[in-house]
Amino acid sequence: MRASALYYAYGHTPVLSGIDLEIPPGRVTAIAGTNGAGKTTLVEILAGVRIPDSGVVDRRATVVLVVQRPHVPDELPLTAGDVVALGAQSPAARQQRGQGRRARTAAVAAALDRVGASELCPIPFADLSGGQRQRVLIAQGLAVGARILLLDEPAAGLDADSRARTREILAEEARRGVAVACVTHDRDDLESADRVLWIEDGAARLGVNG
Ligand SMILES: Nc1ncnc2c1ncn2[C@@H]1O[C@H](COP(=O)(O)OP(=O)(O)OP(=O)(O)O)[C@@H](O)[C@H]1O
Repeated sequence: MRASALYYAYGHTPVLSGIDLEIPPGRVTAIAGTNGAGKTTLVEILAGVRIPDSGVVDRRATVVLVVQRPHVPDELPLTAGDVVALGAQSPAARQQRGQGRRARTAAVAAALDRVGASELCPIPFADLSGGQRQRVLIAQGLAVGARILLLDEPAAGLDADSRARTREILAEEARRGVAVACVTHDRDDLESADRVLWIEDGAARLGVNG
């Protein structure tokens, strides 16, 4: 995916001031920068859930954005498995795997297994810890099977083993040809990424390993 000349302001406060970037397939791109630099705003624009003031995003493929663990009302009766099934029911997933219930159930089980969360499947999402929710949301993103996978600090709140597993999963996705971009502050994530895109003063520049 490519984006060019992206501008975005909250009210009169500019956040992105002419961003040009590429998120290439087959690579893990880490998106880094100080707190408030505009990383979340940028990935929301790349995913199409926020509209830039000006500029162009060229996606040409299905996109999924894994957000940071959302609050789910306790009265919403969704299990972890249901949350992942929302990803497995997306049009992109159905196109790849067919419409059948069996294929969907298998996709949910496989995605939960990849993040080491199979045992969480029947548990209400609202009852999960922050880190458990985050793993389920990563599984939901994987179940979509999108060709562009964007993640906003997926490792926030995860223990060391889960962070390492998340890094492995992103590398696996890139090896399958997926374009992966991951907002992160984690030093190990930055070192293991194929490329690092630094967001600073409203602009993006490639880091040394990119
Ligand atoms: N809804 C909003 N209304 C007004 N200002 C906002 C809003 N969301 C974000 N901002 C401001 O825009 C700037 C960029 O925010 P953003 O969340 O994109 O940064 P970030 O790089 O993801 O930060 P962090 O590393 O802390 O998550 C910040 O100065 C923030 O205060």
